Amino acid sequence: MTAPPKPLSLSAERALSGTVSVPGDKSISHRSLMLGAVASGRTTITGLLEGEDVLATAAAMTKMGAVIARGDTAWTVDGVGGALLEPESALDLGNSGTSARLLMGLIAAHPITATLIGDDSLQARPMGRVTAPLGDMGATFASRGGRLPLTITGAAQPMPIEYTLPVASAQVKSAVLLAGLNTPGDTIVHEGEVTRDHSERMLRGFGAEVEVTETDRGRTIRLRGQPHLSGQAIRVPGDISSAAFPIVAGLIVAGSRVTVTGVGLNPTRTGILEALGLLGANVGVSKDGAAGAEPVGDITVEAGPLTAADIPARLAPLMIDEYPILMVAAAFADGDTEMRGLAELRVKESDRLAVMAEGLAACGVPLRLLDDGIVITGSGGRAIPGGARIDSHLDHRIAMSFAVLGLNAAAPVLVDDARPIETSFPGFAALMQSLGVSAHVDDQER
Ligand SMILES: O=C(O)C1=C[C@@H](OP(=O)(O)O)[C@@H](O)[C@H](O)C1
Ligand SMILES: C=C(OP(=O)(O)O)C(=O)O
Repeated sequence: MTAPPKPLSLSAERALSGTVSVPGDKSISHRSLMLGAVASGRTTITGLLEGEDVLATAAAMTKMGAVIARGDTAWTVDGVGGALLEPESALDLGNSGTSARLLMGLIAAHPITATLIGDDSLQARPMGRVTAPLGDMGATFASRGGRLPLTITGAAQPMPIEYTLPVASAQVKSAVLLAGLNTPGDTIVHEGEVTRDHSERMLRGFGAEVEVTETDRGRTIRLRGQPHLSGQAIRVPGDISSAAFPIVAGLIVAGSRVTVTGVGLNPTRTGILEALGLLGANVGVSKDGAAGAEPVGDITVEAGPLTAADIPARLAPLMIDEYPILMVAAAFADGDTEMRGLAELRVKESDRLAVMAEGLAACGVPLRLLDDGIVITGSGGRAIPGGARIDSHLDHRIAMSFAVLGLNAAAPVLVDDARPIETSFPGFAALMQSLGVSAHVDDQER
Protein backbone atom coordinates (compact mmCIF):
# COMPACT_ATOMS: atom_id res chain seq x y z
CA MET A 1 0.00 0.00 0.00
CA THR A 2 1.51 3.30 -1.01
CA ALA A 3 -1.16 5.70 0.33
CA PRO A 4 -0.70 6.78 3.97
CA PRO A 5 -2.72 5.00 6.71
CA LYS A 6 -6.27 6.24 7.16
CA PRO A 7 -7.36 6.22 10.81
CA LEU A 8 -11.11 5.70 11.36
CA SER A 9 -13.46 5.89 14.31
CA LEU A 10 -17.22 5.51 14.42
CA SER A 11 -19.61 6.89 17.03
CA ALA A 12 -23.35 6.71 17.57
CA GLU A 13 -25.07 9.74 19.03
CA ARG A 14 -28.46 8.07 18.51
CA ALA A 15 -30.02 4.71 17.63
CA LEU A 16 -29.19 3.21 14.25
CA SER A 17 -32.02 2.76 11.82
CA GLY A 18 -32.46 1.91 8.18
CA THR A 19 -32.39 -0.67 5.42
CA VAL A 20 -29.16 -1.28 3.58
CA SER A 21 -27.63 -3.77 1.18
CA VAL A 22 -24.01 -4.83 1.41
CA PRO A 23 -21.56 -5.50 -1.45
CA GLY A 24 -21.42 -8.88 -3.18
CA ASP A 25 -20.16 -12.05 -1.56
CA LYS A 26 -16.39 -12.25 -1.77
CA SER A 27 -16.14 -16.05 -2.02
CA ILE A 28 -18.73 -16.22 -4.80
CA SER A 29 -17.17 -13.26 -6.63
CA HIS A 30 -13.71 -14.90 -6.76
CA ARG A 31 -15.19 -18.17 -7.98
CA SER A 32 -17.37 -16.55 -10.66
CA LEU A 33 -14.30 -14.86 -12.18
CA MET A 34 -12.17 -18.00 -11.99
CA LEU A 35 -14.75 -20.37 -13.45
CA GLY A 36 -15.79 -17.80 -16.04
CA ALA A 37 -12.15 -17.49 -17.05
CA VAL A 38 -11.63 -21.21 -17.70
CA ALA A 39 -15.08 -21.83 -19.27
CA SER A 40 -15.93 -21.54 -22.95
CA GLY A 41 -17.92 -18.50 -23.97
CA ARG A 42 -19.10 -15.50 -22.01
CA THR A 43 -19.97 -15.28 -18.33
CA THR A 44 -21.86 -12.23 -17.10
CA ILE A 45 -21.71 -11.33 -13.43
CA THR A 46 -23.98 -8.87 -11.64
CA GLY A 47 -23.35 -7.81 -8.07
CA LEU A 48 -19.65 -8.69 -8.26
CA LEU A 49 -17.77 -7.45 -5.20
CA GLU A 50 -15.51 -4.69 -6.48
CA GLY A 51 -13.13 -5.03 -3.54
CA GLU A 52 -9.37 -5.22 -3.88
CA ASP A 53 -9.22 -8.99 -3.25
CA VAL A 54 -11.62 -9.77 -6.07
CA LEU A 55 -9.97 -7.26 -8.41
CA ALA A 56 -6.69 -9.08 -7.77
CA THR A 57 -8.32 -12.30 -8.97
CA ALA A 58 -9.68 -10.49 -12.05
CA ALA A 59 -6.22 -9.13 -12.87
CA ALA A 60 -4.65 -12.57 -12.45
CA MET A 61 -7.21 -14.25 -14.72
CA THR A 62 -6.63 -11.52 -17.32
CA LYS A 63 -2.89 -12.26 -17.24
CA MET A 64 -3.74 -15.92 -17.91
CA GLY A 65 -5.81 -15.20 -21.01
CA ALA A 66 -9.37 -14.33 -19.96
CA VAL A 67 -10.91 -11.10 -21.25
CA ILE A 68 -12.63 -9.40 -18.33
CA ALA A 69 -14.54 -6.13 -18.61
CA ARG A 70 -16.66 -3.99 -16.31
CA GLY A 71 -19.85 -2.93 -18.09
CA ASP A 72 -22.56 -0.52 -16.90
CA THR A 73 -24.67 -3.20 -15.26
CA ALA A 74 -22.53 -6.33 -15.25
CA TRP A 75 -19.00 -7.66 -15.54
CA THR A 76 -18.25 -9.91 -18.50
CA VAL A 77 -15.68 -12.67 -18.63
CA ASP A 78 -14.75 -14.23 -21.95
CA GLY A 79 -13.14 -17.50 -20.96
CA VAL A 80 -10.13 -19.27 -22.42
CA GLY A 81 -12.18 -22.45 -22.87
CA GLY A 82 -9.77 -24.71 -21.03
CA ALA A 83 -6.11 -23.83 -21.47
CA LEU A 84 -4.80 -21.03 -19.25
CA LEU A 85 -1.92 -19.01 -20.71
CA GLU A 86 1.35 -18.61 -18.87
CA PRO A 87 1.37 -15.15 -17.26
CA GLU A 88 4.20 -12.88 -18.40
CA SER A 89 4.66 -11.27 -14.98
CA ALA A 90 4.02 -12.15 -11.33
CA LEU A 91 0.42 -12.46 -10.14
CA ASP A 92 0.02 -9.88 -7.36
CA LEU A 93 -2.70 -11.14 -5.04
CA GLY A 94 -2.42 -8.35 -2.51
CA ASN A 95 -4.08 -9.33 0.77
CA SER A 96 -6.15 -12.21 -0.62
CA GLY A 97 -5.69 -15.75 0.67
CA THR A 98 -8.62 -16.99 -1.41
CA SER A 99 -7.04 -15.71 -4.64
CA ALA A 100 -3.67 -17.26 -3.80
CA ARG A 101 -4.94 -20.69 -2.80
CA LEU A 102 -7.66 -21.14 -5.42
CA LEU A 103 -5.42 -19.90 -8.22
CA MET A 104 -2.74 -22.37 -7.21
CA GLY A 105 -5.40 -25.04 -7.68
CA LEU A 106 -6.34 -23.82 -11.14
CA ILE A 107 -2.71 -23.48 -12.25
CA ALA A 108 -1.67 -26.86 -10.77
CA ALA A 109 -3.21 -28.79 -13.65
CA HIS A 110 -2.03 -26.51 -16.48
CA PRO A 111 1.51 -26.86 -17.91
CA ILE A 112 2.42 -23.26 -17.09
CA THR A 113 4.63 -21.52 -14.56
CA ALA A 114 3.46 -18.57 -12.47
CA THR A 115 4.88 -16.59 -9.58
CA LEU A 116 2.46 -15.48 -6.87
CA ILE A 117 3.22 -12.45 -4.72
CA GLY A 118 1.26 -10.61 -2.05
CA ASP A 119 1.39 -8.05 0.74
CA ASP A 120 3.09 -8.56 4.12
CA SER A 121 -0.03 -10.20 5.56
CA LEU A 122 -0.41 -12.68 2.68
CA GLN A 123 3.31 -13.47 2.73
CA ALA A 124 2.95 -14.62 6.34
CA ARG A 125 0.13 -17.09 5.61
CA PRO A 126 0.68 -20.86 5.27
CA MET A 127 0.48 -22.28 1.75
CA GLY A 128 1.70 -25.82 2.59
CA ARG A 129 -1.94 -26.81 3.07
CA VAL A 130 -2.47 -26.40 -0.69
CA THR A 131 0.99 -27.22 -2.02
CA ALA A 132 0.81 -30.69 -0.35
CA PRO A 133 -2.27 -32.01 -2.22
CA LEU A 134 -1.46 -30.09 -5.42
CA GLY A 135 2.04 -31.59 -5.32
CA ASP A 136 0.41 -35.03 -5.15
CA MET A 137 -1.45 -34.11 -8.33
CA GLY A 138 1.86 -33.35 -10.05
CA ALA A 139 2.46 -29.61 -9.57
CA THR A 140 5.84 -28.39 -8.36
CA PHE A 141 6.59 -25.38 -6.18
CA ALA A 142 9.51 -23.16 -5.30
CA SER A 143 9.18 -20.97 -2.22
CA ARG A 144 10.91 -20.17 1.01
CA GLY A 145 9.15 -22.04 3.82
CA GLY A 146 5.95 -22.70 1.86
CA ARG A 147 4.88 -19.05 1.78
CA LEU A 148 4.56 -16.33 -0.84
CA PRO A 149 6.43 -15.29 -2.94
CA LEU A 150 5.99 -18.70 -4.50
CA THR A 151 6.47 -20.09 -8.00
CA ILE A 152 4.23 -22.90 -9.17
CA THR A 153 4.67 -25.07 -12.24
CA GLY A 154 1.56 -26.97 -13.12
CA ALA A 155 1.57 -30.62 -14.12
CA ALA A 156 1.68 -31.52 -17.81
CA GLN A 157 -0.09 -34.76 -16.93
CA PRO A 158 -2.01 -34.12 -13.72
CA MET A 159 -3.12 -37.08 -11.63
CA PRO A 160 -6.41 -37.26 -9.74
CA ILE A 161 -6.22 -37.71 -5.96
CA GLU A 162 -8.48 -38.70 -3.12
CA TYR A 163 -7.75 -36.25 -0.35
CA THR A 164 -8.93 -35.86 3.24
CA LEU A 165 -8.70 -32.26 4.41
CA PRO A 166 -6.38 -31.99 7.42
CA VAL A 167 -7.97 -28.64 8.37
CA ALA A 168 -11.50 -27.39 7.84
CA SER A 169 -10.80 -25.13 4.86
CA ALA A 170 -12.95 -24.30 1.88
CA GLN A 171 -9.89 -22.80 0.23
CA VAL A 172 -8.00 -26.09 0.33
CA LYS A 173 -11.07 -28.05 -0.78
CA SER A 174 -11.63 -25.62 -3.65
CA ALA A 175 -7.97 -25.64 -4.71
CA VAL A 176 -8.05 -29.44 -5.08
CA LEU A 177 -11.39 -29.37 -6.93
CA LEU A 178 -10.20 -26.64 -9.30
CA ALA A 179 -7.08 -28.68 -10.05
CA GLY A 180 -9.39 -31.63 -10.67
CA LEU A 181 -11.08 -29.73 -13.51
CA ASN A 182 -8.15 -30.19 -15.87
CA THR A 183 -7.29 -33.69 -14.59
CA PRO A 184 -8.54 -36.92 -16.13
CA GLY A 185 -10.56 -39.19 -13.80
CA ASP A 186 -12.31 -38.42 -10.53
CA THR A 187 -10.86 -36.06 -7.95
CA ILE A 188 -12.26 -36.77 -4.49
CA VAL A 189 -12.16 -34.61 -1.36
CA HIS A 190 -13.35 -35.70 2.09
CA GLU A 191 -14.11 -33.02 4.65
CA GLY A 192 -14.67 -33.98 8.27
CA GLU A 193 -16.40 -30.68 9.00
CA VAL A 194 -18.58 -29.08 6.37
CA THR A 195 -17.07 -25.87 4.95
CA ARG A 196 -18.59 -23.30 2.60
CA ASP A 197 -19.75 -25.09 -0.54
CA HIS A 198 -19.87 -22.28 -3.10
CA SER A 199 -17.36 -24.07 -5.34
CA GLU A 200 -19.45 -27.23 -5.52
CA ARG A 201 -22.61 -25.26 -6.30
CA MET A 202 -20.99 -23.09 -8.93
CA LEU A 203 -19.06 -25.92 -10.59
CA ARG A 204 -22.37 -27.66 -11.18
CA GLY A 205 -23.83 -24.45 -12.58
CA PHE A 206 -21.02 -24.26 -15.15
CA GLY A 207 -21.70 -27.86 -16.21
CA ALA A 208 -19.31 -29.99 -14.13
CA GLU A 209 -20.42 -33.29 -12.64
CA VAL A 210 -20.07 -32.95 -8.86
CA GLU A 211 -21.41 -35.61 -6.54
CA VAL A 212 -21.71 -34.80 -2.85
CA THR A 213 -22.42 -37.47 -0.28
CA GLU A 214 -23.04 -36.69 3.34
CA THR A 215 -22.30 -39.05 6.20
CA ASP A 216 -22.03 -38.59 9.95
CA ARG A 217 -18.30 -38.15 9.32
CA GLY A 218 -18.72 -35.15 7.05
CA ARG A 219 -18.97 -34.77 3.30
CA THR A 220 -17.32 -36.40 0.31
CA ILE A 221 -17.12 -34.43 -2.92
CA ARG A 222 -16.37 -36.25 -6.17
CA LEU A 223 -15.61 -34.22 -9.28
CA ARG A 224 -15.55 -35.88 -12.70
CA GLY A 225 -12.46 -34.50 -14.48
CA GLN A 226 -12.26 -32.58 -17.76
CA PRO A 227 -15.87 -31.38 -17.95
CA HIS A 228 -17.02 -28.95 -20.59
CA LEU A 229 -17.67 -25.70 -18.75
CA SER A 230 -19.84 -23.09 -20.45
CA GLY A 231 -20.17 -19.42 -19.56
CA GLN A 232 -23.04 -18.57 -17.22
CA ALA A 233 -25.09 -15.60 -16.03
CA ILE A 234 -24.26 -15.17 -12.34
CA ARG A 235 -25.92 -12.96 -9.75
CA VAL A 236 -23.78 -12.53 -6.66
CA PRO A 237 -25.75 -12.19 -3.40
CA GLY A 238 -24.75 -9.77 -0.63
CA ASP A 239 -21.95 -11.02 1.59
CA ILE A 240 -23.16 -12.27 4.98
CA SER A 241 -19.61 -11.73 6.25
CA SER A 242 -20.01 -8.01 5.48
CA ALA A 243 -23.63 -7.89 6.66
CA ALA A 244 -22.42 -9.06 10.07
CA PHE A 245 -20.95 -5.60 10.79
CA PRO A 246 -24.14 -3.48 10.46
CA ILE A 247 -26.04 -6.37 12.09
CA VAL A 248 -23.90 -6.34 15.24
CA ALA A 249 -23.88 -2.53 15.19
CA GLY A 250 -27.69 -2.64 15.28
CA LEU A 251 -27.61 -5.07 18.21
CA ILE A 252 -25.29 -3.07 20.48
CA VAL A 253 -26.64 0.48 20.16
CA ALA A 254 -29.80 0.87 22.25
CA GLY A 255 -33.02 1.44 20.34
CA SER A 256 -31.58 0.43 16.95
CA ARG A 257 -33.35 -1.45 14.19
CA VAL A 258 -31.39 -2.39 11.07
CA THR A 259 -32.32 -4.44 8.00
CA VAL A 260 -29.84 -5.83 5.50
CA THR A 261 -31.46 -6.99 2.27
CA GLY A 262 -30.34 -9.46 -0.40
CA VAL A 263 -27.88 -11.37 1.79
CA GLY A 264 -26.57 -14.80 0.78
CA LEU A 265 -27.98 -17.36 3.23
CA ASN A 266 -26.14 -20.50 2.15
CA PRO A 267 -26.40 -22.77 5.22
CA THR A 268 -22.63 -23.32 5.15
CA ARG A 269 -22.23 -19.58 5.88
CA THR A 270 -24.96 -18.75 8.40
CA GLY A 271 -23.24 -19.84 11.61
CA ILE A 272 -23.17 -16.19 12.71
CA LEU A 273 -26.97 -16.10 12.83
CA GLU A 274 -27.03 -19.19 15.06
CA ALA A 275 -24.29 -17.76 17.28
CA LEU A 276 -26.13 -14.44 17.69
CA GLY A 277 -29.27 -16.44 18.49
CA LEU A 278 -27.34 -18.18 21.28
CA LEU A 279 -26.53 -14.73 22.70
CA GLY A 280 -30.27 -14.02 22.73
CA ALA A 281 -30.08 -11.46 19.94
CA ASN A 282 -33.27 -10.35 18.28
CA VAL A 283 -32.53 -11.45 14.69
CA GLY A 284 -35.23 -12.04 12.09
CA VAL A 285 -34.45 -13.77 8.79
CA SER A 286 -36.68 -13.98 5.74
CA LYS A 287 -35.39 -16.41 3.15
CA ASP A 288 -37.17 -15.12 0.13
CA GLY A 289 -35.24 -15.97 -2.95
CA ALA A 290 -32.20 -17.35 -4.65
CA ALA A 291 -29.32 -16.14 -6.77
CA GLY A 292 -28.61 -19.16 -8.96
CA ALA A 293 -27.81 -22.01 -6.59
CA GLU A 294 -27.43 -19.70 -3.58
CA PRO A 295 -30.33 -18.91 -1.20
CA VAL A 296 -30.85 -15.20 -0.48
CA GLY A 297 -32.93 -13.21 2.00
CA ASP A 298 -33.18 -10.26 4.36
CA ILE A 299 -31.92 -9.99 7.93
CA THR A 300 -33.47 -7.60 10.46
CA VAL A 301 -32.08 -6.97 13.94
CA GLU A 302 -33.29 -4.98 16.90
CA ALA A 303 -31.09 -3.97 19.79
CA GLY A 304 -31.85 -5.62 23.11
CA PRO A 305 -30.15 -7.37 26.01
CA LEU A 306 -27.56 -10.00 25.05
CA THR A 307 -26.80 -12.95 27.30
CA ALA A 308 -23.45 -14.74 27.43
CA ALA A 309 -23.30 -18.24 25.91
CA ASP A 310 -20.91 -21.00 24.98
CA ILE A 311 -20.36 -20.82 21.24
CA PRO A 312 -19.81 -24.43 20.13
CA ALA A 313 -16.70 -25.25 18.11
CA ARG A 314 -18.87 -26.90 15.45
CA LEU A 315 -19.91 -23.42 14.30
CA ALA A 316 -16.33 -22.40 13.46
CA PRO A 317 -16.25 -23.50 9.80
CA LEU A 318 -19.72 -22.04 9.26
CA MET A 319 -18.73 -18.54 10.40
CA ILE A 320 -14.96 -18.45 10.51
CA ASP A 321 -14.64 -14.84 9.31
CA GLU A 322 -17.34 -13.57 11.67
CA TYR A 323 -15.59 -14.34 14.97
CA PRO A 324 -14.01 -10.89 15.34
CA ILE A 325 -17.41 -9.17 15.09
CA LEU A 326 -19.04 -11.90 17.24
CA MET A 327 -16.43 -11.06 19.90
CA VAL A 328 -17.64 -7.46 19.71
CA ALA A 329 -21.22 -8.61 20.33
CA ALA A 330 -19.97 -10.76 23.23
CA ALA A 331 -18.34 -7.68 24.77
CA PHE A 332 -21.88 -6.37 25.45
CA ALA A 333 -23.50 -9.63 26.60
CA ASP A 334 -24.25 -10.22 30.25
CA GLY A 335 -21.64 -12.66 31.55
CA ASP A 336 -18.83 -14.80 30.12
CA THR A 337 -19.04 -15.92 26.50
CA GLU A 338 -16.69 -18.74 25.59
CA MET A 339 -15.70 -19.50 22.00
CA ARG A 340 -13.58 -22.54 21.14
CA GLY A 341 -12.24 -24.34 18.08
CA LEU A 342 -10.69 -21.17 16.69
CA ALA A 343 -7.12 -22.25 15.88
CA GLU A 344 -7.68 -21.30 12.22
CA LEU A 345 -8.21 -17.67 13.27
CA ARG A 346 -4.49 -17.52 13.98
CA VAL A 347 -3.60 -17.90 10.27
CA LYS A 348 -5.92 -15.36 8.69
CA GLU A 349 -4.92 -11.86 7.52
CA SER A 350 -3.61 -11.49 11.08
CA ASP A 351 -3.60 -13.74 14.13
CA ARG A 352 -7.21 -12.76 14.75
CA LEU A 353 -7.38 -14.39 18.17
CA ALA A 354 -4.34 -12.54 19.49
CA VAL A 355 -5.16 -9.26 17.76
CA MET A 356 -8.77 -9.22 18.97
CA ALA A 357 -7.65 -10.07 22.51
CA GLU A 358 -5.07 -7.29 22.44
CA GLY A 359 -7.54 -4.69 21.13
CA LEU A 360 -10.43 -5.70 23.39
CA ALA A 361 -8.14 -5.58 26.42
CA ALA A 362 -6.90 -2.11 25.37
CA CYS A 363 -10.56 -1.02 25.27
CA GLY A 364 -11.16 -2.28 28.81
CA VAL A 365 -13.07 -5.47 27.93
CA PRO A 366 -12.12 -8.26 30.39
CA LEU A 367 -11.13 -11.50 28.67
CA ARG A 368 -9.11 -14.67 28.85
CA LEU A 369 -7.21 -15.79 25.75
CA LEU A 370 -7.01 -19.56 25.19
CA ASP A 371 -4.90 -21.50 22.68
CA ASP A 372 -7.89 -22.11 20.45
CA GLY A 373 -10.42 -19.65 21.75
CA ILE A 374 -11.35 -16.81 24.04
CA VAL A 375 -13.59 -16.08 27.02
CA ILE A 376 -15.03 -12.56 26.98
CA THR A 377 -16.74 -10.95 29.96
CA GLY A 378 -19.44 -8.71 28.58
CA SER A 379 -20.66 -5.40 29.98
CA GLY A 380 -24.33 -6.38 30.09
CA GLY A 381 -25.18 -3.68 27.55
CA ARG A 382 -23.32 -0.79 29.21
CA ALA A 383 -20.74 1.20 27.23
CA ILE A 384 -17.28 -0.36 27.35
CA PRO A 385 -14.46 2.04 28.37
CA GLY A 386 -12.82 2.33 24.89
CA GLY A 387 -10.27 5.10 24.53
CA ALA A 388 -7.69 3.06 22.61
CA ARG A 389 -5.89 3.22 19.28
CA ILE A 390 -6.16 -0.18 17.63
CA ASP A 391 -3.45 -1.75 15.47
CA SER A 392 -5.45 -3.59 12.83
CA HIS A 393 -2.44 -5.46 11.36
CA LEU A 394 -3.52 -5.05 7.69
CA ASP A 395 -6.70 -6.97 8.55
CA HIS A 396 -10.02 -5.62 7.23
CA ARG A 397 -12.17 -7.62 9.63
CA ILE A 398 -10.19 -6.41 12.65
CA ALA A 399 -10.52 -2.81 11.43
CA MET A 400 -14.29 -3.05 10.94
CA SER A 401 -14.85 -4.93 14.21
CA PHE A 402 -13.17 -2.27 16.32
CA ALA A 403 -14.88 0.52 14.39
CA VAL A 404 -18.20 -1.11 15.40
CA LEU A 405 -17.03 -1.63 19.00
CA GLY A 406 -16.57 2.15 19.22
CA LEU A 407 -20.32 2.66 18.72
CA ASN A 408 -20.96 1.80 22.37
CA ALA A 409 -17.79 3.02 24.08
CA ALA A 410 -17.33 5.73 26.71
CA ALA A 411 -14.27 7.10 24.88
CA PRO A 412 -13.49 6.82 21.13
CA VAL A 413 -12.00 3.67 19.65
CA LEU A 414 -9.62 4.74 16.90
CA VAL A 415 -8.72 2.17 14.26
CA ASP A 416 -5.24 2.93 12.99
CA ASP A 417 -5.90 2.18 9.34
CA ALA A 418 -9.13 1.78 7.40
CA ARG A 419 -7.45 1.09 4.03
CA PRO A 420 -7.61 -2.74 4.29
CA ILE A 421 -11.41 -2.48 4.50
CA GLU A 422 -11.30 -1.92 0.72
CA THR A 423 -10.33 -5.57 0.28
CA SER A 424 -13.81 -6.85 1.17
CA PHE A 425 -16.21 -3.99 1.99
CA PRO A 426 -15.81 -0.87 -0.14
CA GLY A 427 -18.19 1.79 1.16
CA PHE A 428 -18.23 0.43 4.73
CA ALA A 429 -18.01 3.83 6.45
CA ALA A 430 -20.61 5.39 4.12
CA LEU A 431 -23.01 2.49 4.72
CA MET A 432 -22.62 2.88 8.48
CA GLN A 433 -23.23 6.62 8.12
CA SER A 434 -26.45 5.90 6.21
CA LEU A 435 -27.68 4.12 9.36
CA GLY A 436 -27.07 7.24 11.45
CA VAL A 437 -23.50 6.63 12.60
CA SER A 438 -20.88 9.41 12.64
CA ALA A 439 -17.62 8.46 10.93
CA HIS A 440 -14.40 10.29 11.62
CA VAL A 441 -11.91 9.58 8.88
CA ASP A 442 -8.46 11.04 9.00
CA ASP A 443 -6.47 10.92 5.75
CA GLN A 444 -3.31 12.20 7.40
CA GLU A 445 -0.96 9.88 9.20
CA ARG A 446 -0.87 10.78 12.88
O1 LIG B 1 -13.10 -20.31 0.29
C1 LIG B 1 -13.27 -19.12 0.59
O2 LIG B 1 -13.74 -18.28 -0.21
C2 LIG B 1 -12.90 -18.68 1.94
C3 LIG B 1 -12.66 -19.62 2.90
C4 LIG B 1 -12.25 -19.28 4.27
O3 LIG B 1 -10.87 -19.57 4.41
P1 LIG B 1 -10.30 -21.02 4.83
O4 LIG B 1 -10.58 -21.96 3.75
O5 LIG B 1 -8.82 -20.79 5.00
O6 LIG B 1 -11.00 -21.34 6.11
C5 LIG B 1 -12.50 -17.83 4.62
O7 LIG B 1 -11.80 -17.48 5.79
C6 LIG B 1 -12.12 -16.90 3.50
O8 LIG B 1 -12.44 -15.57 3.82
C7 LIG B 1 -12.83 -17.24 2.22
C1 LIG C 1 -9.80 -14.71 5.63
C2 LIG C 1 -10.31 -13.88 4.74
O1 LIG C 1 -9.99 -13.82 3.40
P1 LIG C 1 -8.77 -14.46 2.60
O2 LIG C 1 -8.43 -15.78 3.23
O3 LIG C 1 -9.27 -14.57 1.21
O4 LIG C 1 -7.62 -13.48 2.68
C3 LIG C 1 -11.40 -12.93 5.12
O5 LIG C 1 -11.96 -12.32 4.21
O6 LIG C 1 -11.71 -12.75 6.30
